[in-house]
Amino acid sequence: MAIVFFVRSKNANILRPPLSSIAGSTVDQAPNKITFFEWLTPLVASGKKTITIRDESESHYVPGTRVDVHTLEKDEYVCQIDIVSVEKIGFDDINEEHAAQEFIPLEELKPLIREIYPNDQDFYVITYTLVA
Ligand SMILES: CC(=O)Nc1ccn([C@@H]2O[C@H](CO)[C@@H](O)[C@H]2O)c(=O)n1
Repeated sequence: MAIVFFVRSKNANILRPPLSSIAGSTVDQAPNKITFFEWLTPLVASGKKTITIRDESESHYVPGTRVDVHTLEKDEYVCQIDIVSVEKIGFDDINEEHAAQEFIPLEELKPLIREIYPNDQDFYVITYTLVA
């Protein structure tokens, strides 16, 4: 059995856990930043590209949350997006509809995803809307 106790401090803030761990909800822990390759960011900022397909490590975005878009290469701020949904998908199920939402031809999109993620089979379609 673990015995947990707090020592009184002159500065009570030192003992206070972060608000996120008090509330403990998914939204509190949601990532608030996403990076895109710089060459794709004009498509995101113009509202033409409305999904991105990522691996499990980048699947923890939460619908309803607002996220800052930065470039991967220079970490420059681009715009904000609101996360609409995060849906699991197999590589083989990526189709023309996804390509249209990516604003990238399917015959370019699938090799691009394979280049970024050489070995994955499971991916996540992150759908978002541009914040005006
Ligand atoms: C860490 C990081 O930034 N990674 C990625 C990963 C993917 N993508 C784009 O998402 C779509 C599906 O993969 C395609 O349009 C990709 O080019 C991206 O821009 N940046």
